[in-house]
Amino acid sequence: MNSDYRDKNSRKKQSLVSSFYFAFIGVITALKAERNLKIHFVMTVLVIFFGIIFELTKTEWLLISFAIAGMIALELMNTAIERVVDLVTTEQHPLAKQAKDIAAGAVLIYAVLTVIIGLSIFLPKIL
Ligand SMILES: Nc1ncnc2c1ncn2[C@@H]1O[C@H](COP(=O)(O)OP(=O)(O)OP(=O)(O)O)[C@@H](O)[C@H]1O
Repeated sequence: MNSDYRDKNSRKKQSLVSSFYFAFIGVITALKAERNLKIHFVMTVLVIFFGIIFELTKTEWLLISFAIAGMIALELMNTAIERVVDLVTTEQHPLAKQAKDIAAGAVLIYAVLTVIIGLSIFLPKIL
């Protein structure tokens, strides 16, 4: 009974480690394949660099973190949706188009927010 519990517990721990590993592999896979994600990562490095130069406050760093992490996470979800759609059909289908366009729309909306956040933080400091 006790060893059953230990086995189950160690399997759970192992699967938690595997989950993190597979999630990390997912990020790397998408990064290699998706040009947009590469752009986001380059932008992230630039924003962090200028954030250090302009000595952002804690609140500004938090806002920037939300913008960056949200953008990358959403782009990853968009990529996942594109993959699933392509897996379901390679034929042209109106629902496939809708799924891809709606997912891209979600990215677009968040991108507008990140531009607003970026401008409202950096513009006053540049000017
Ligand atoms: N199976 C399909 N049926 C109908 N329309 C599709 C299908 N696949 C893609 N499309 C349309 O073609 C456009 C381009 O599709 P694609 O798979 O190249 O994705 P994308 O939007 O260019 O994404 P990314 O540039 O991030 O890879 C989509 O936005 C969608 O409108």
